[in-house]
Amino acid sequence: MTASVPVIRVERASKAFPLPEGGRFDAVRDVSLDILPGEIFGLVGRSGAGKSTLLRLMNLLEKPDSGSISVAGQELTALGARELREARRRIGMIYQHFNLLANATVFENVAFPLRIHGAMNAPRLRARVTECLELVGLLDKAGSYPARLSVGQKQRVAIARALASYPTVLLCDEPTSALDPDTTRSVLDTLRDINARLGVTIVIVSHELQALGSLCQRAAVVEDGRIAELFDLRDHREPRKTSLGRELLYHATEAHAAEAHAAAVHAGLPPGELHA
Ligand SMILES: Nc1ncnc2c1ncn2[C@@H]1O[C@H](COP(=O)(O)OP(=O)(O)OP(=O)(O)O)[C@@H](O)[C@H]1O
Repeated sequence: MTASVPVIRVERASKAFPLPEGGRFDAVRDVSLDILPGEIFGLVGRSGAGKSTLLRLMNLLEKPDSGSISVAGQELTALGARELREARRRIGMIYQHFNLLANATVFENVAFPLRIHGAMNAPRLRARVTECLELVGLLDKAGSYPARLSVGQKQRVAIARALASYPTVLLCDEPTSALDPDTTRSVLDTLRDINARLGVTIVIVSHELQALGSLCQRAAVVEDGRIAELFDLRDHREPRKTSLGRELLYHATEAHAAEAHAAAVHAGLPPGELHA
């Protein structure tokens, strides 16, 4: 797949929910969006703007009322139930509250999606679970139960579980909202590391603009179910249209300056030299 072919394509997708008192609420309105292979893409917006619904359209956890969704060249909206189950194995997802099985060990939580699918024999399954736990730095916790883990460790188990089926794409719905700032940083470092090492495309919904500023290459601001603007976080020339866009750009600029400073220090150069 070349860099210009999107790994996720959302085309003119809309999603409305019925309101209890009658009528409907348009959560996503005629959105078209391309996510490129290997990128980390952020979705930001005020509460209720439609970010999570848009994210859940990408693996058809929410079915669009109109429009189409394609992932890795396969139009999910055209698939039957069995084909969709198969296609979803390539789309990992993590959530704010981890959704781990409380009565299963860390190893069994990560093994769970592989066992459901039943495509791996026992030695391969063991090797894959071990590999995923190593990736998130939790191999020593394989025999522990979730109740014994810190919240950051729980989210890393969820990441390992999402990676078990070799996904092309990882969808992250507010993955750090339940975490303190230090743990947030370490979970985001894990996501960054996975993206760099495995090339997994990441789409992340978050309210934490500072974290997204350093993590994402591109981001979209969602307002009233529409994309109000979409931009590259390294492009500082275009003025941003929305206040969230300006705030995100501010954090991205700060993060990039800090990265350049750290690189200069690491290289033994006077800070600023790398800007030249
Ligand atoms: N299953 C559902 N049934 C009815 N309404 C829903 C459902 N899911 C979402 N909504 C409504 O759709 C709107 C958009 O919700 P969504 O969760 O996508 O927003 P969000 O931008 O992710 O918000 P937040 O940041 O608060 O999570 C909200 O008004 C929400 O109440």
